[in-house]
Amino acid sequence: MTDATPMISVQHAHRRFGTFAALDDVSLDIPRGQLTSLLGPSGSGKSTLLRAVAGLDDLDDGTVTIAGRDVTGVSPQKRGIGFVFQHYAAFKHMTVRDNVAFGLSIRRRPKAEIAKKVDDLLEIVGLAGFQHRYPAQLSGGQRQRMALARALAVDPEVLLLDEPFGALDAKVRAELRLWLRRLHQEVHVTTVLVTHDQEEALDISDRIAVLHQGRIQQVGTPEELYDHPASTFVMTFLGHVSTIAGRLVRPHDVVLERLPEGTATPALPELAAVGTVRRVVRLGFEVRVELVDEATGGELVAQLTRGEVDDLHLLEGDRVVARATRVPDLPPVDTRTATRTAPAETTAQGAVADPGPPVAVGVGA
Ligand SMILES: Nc1ncnc2c1ncn2[C@@H]1O[C@H](COP(=O)(O)OP(=O)(O)OP(=O)(O)O)[C@@H](O)[C@H]1O
Repeated sequence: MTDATPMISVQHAHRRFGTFAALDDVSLDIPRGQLTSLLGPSGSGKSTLLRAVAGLDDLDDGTVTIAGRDVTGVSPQKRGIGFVFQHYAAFKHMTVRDNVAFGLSIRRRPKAEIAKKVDDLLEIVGLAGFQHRYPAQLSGGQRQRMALARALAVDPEVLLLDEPFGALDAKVRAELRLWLRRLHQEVHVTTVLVTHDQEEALDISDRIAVLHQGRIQQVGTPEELYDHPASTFVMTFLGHVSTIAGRLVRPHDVVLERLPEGTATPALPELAAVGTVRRVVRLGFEVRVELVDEATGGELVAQLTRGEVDDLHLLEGDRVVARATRVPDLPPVDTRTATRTAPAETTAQGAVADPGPPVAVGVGA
């Protein structure tokens, strides 16, 4: 196997539950040493795909290769993987130390080797002082870090994480996300993370595979997906979007210019609309300005800095010209209807993707 060989390769994976296709011809290569996220809405097939890689679930059709070895049909224990789920089932009667050592103990590794390895891992996951505690004496975040240490103990070639921080509150999630990124830089094990949280995926991943209705929609770096979404679905799933002059635009790619009171509607440049301020929401450094598009009655959102909003003296009821400074190259949106279904589009992988969900256009979402 060369360095260019993908660490994990899934080819033409199909998985049906009754007549429902949870995976519909999914092919995905995951490079060695990287952190790849499987991102998609609930029910899109992320966990089914991860479970197929882990060997916890069989495919109806297709193959899974890990480190150049076809492991389709091979048991999870023989795949060289470690995994962590949202609700980690720790051994309640064992200390943190014994939980982390478990995989090594059953492999009958020498005691000194186990002790050293566990010490190192507890240090890495920041639980060095907690080794004699029992799982019930840990916080949710600490328990998930213990789970990661336990999964890493046996030197897996691949680490599979299914919403590992899903049950934790937003602040702890954000901390653990940062921590996982740093851990990955240190340990460099090929990692696949299932998440439905676009912010988490954009923040933490080297690459993201976006899934929808059992199919891969696009695969790329966070920048590639954000700057060049392959479809309306990918663009809308990665963050809030509005429509200006029939084009989808992100809130921070909208600039506002105030129209003095009593001004007639001006001739508009390309990619611009006249809007009335409905609400100004201060979110710390950033300010979200919610507008109503005068022509369509639809909602338009601009994200500005506090300074920009103060300079504009924007108040509810003010009229502004909203101009898009940047629009991804997507098919134009039909503004004659309030909602539409995105047409079938070609994904980055060249396959024809299924239609996206109905996309709200010009309605207060
Ligand atoms: N054992 C099963 N029996 C029947 N249907 C299943 C089974 N497992 C999964 N499904 C269905 O397959 C689809 C994909 O499920 P999957 O768990 O992969 O989605 P997901 O993207 O991980 O969603 P979530 O983020 O909600 O966990 C869902 O519609 C789910 O209901």
